[in-house]
Amino acid sequence: MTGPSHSMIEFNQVSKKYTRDVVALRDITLTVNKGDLIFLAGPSGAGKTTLLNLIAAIERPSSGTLTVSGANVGKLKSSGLPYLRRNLGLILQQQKLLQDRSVLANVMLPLLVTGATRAEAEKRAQAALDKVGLLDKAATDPQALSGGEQQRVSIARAIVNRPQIILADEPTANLDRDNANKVLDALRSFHAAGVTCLISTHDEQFLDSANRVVFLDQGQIVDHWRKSAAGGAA
Ligand SMILES: Nc1ncnc2c1ncn2[C@@H]1O[C@H](COP(=O)(O)OP(=O)(O)OP(=O)(O)O)[C@@H](O)[C@H]1O
Repeated sequence: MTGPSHSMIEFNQVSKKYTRDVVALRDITLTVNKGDLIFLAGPSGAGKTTLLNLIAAIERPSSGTLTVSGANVGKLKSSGLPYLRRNLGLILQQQKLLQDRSVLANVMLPLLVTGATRAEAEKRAQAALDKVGLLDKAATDPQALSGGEQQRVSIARAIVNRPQIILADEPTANLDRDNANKVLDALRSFHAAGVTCLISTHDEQFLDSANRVVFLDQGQIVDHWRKSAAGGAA
């Protein structure tokens, strides 16, 4: 029912139609294993955001089966959503930072909503900010940070609950090369620590360093390659 135990995410002939005419994904079959670092590439409108939103159950499949950590996402009731999302670190376009709260408060939030004490949340949020190199900005308001720094705060917020899977949608969009590299380095360090990562990107430079790239076009997987680099999937 849940496939091999090392598979974290399984798409089996998944399609997503927004309307009769808009088919964002068509017959996607894809297995993501524990520890994979996958880049999703493809032109604008190819379906990258939709694919990530399906995994997070922000959108539901129109047909086919999608399982995430053993749960059938298409059949998940809303009461099952918090459990699914607890295992996911989301760096998605709709997850903006709250501008009226400090950087530290933004990163503490996922912990407070899952029942951590303030003291515990503060300690772990500080550790997460330290990992992305922004502990010195903890008391700052997000709007006083650069785009790259804000994106790294989003990463800290996404990983503070120690998720097994990180989903990042264009995390380096609108960043200069230097900031984009910092964001990618932060994501790679979580991958190195064993977290499964799916990252959508337009940035071809990052594809060179990926161990697995899935190319989407018009809602379909048109190419898929993996390198057998050290630590990479076979
Ligand atoms: N909520 C929605 N309602 C209707 N159509 C949508 C919706 N979201 C996306 N689409 C359509 O589905 C298709 C795939 O969009 P999606 O955002 O997944 O592509 P993408 O590869 O992420 O593109 P980009 O790189 O521009 O973000 C597009 O044709 C888009 O217009």
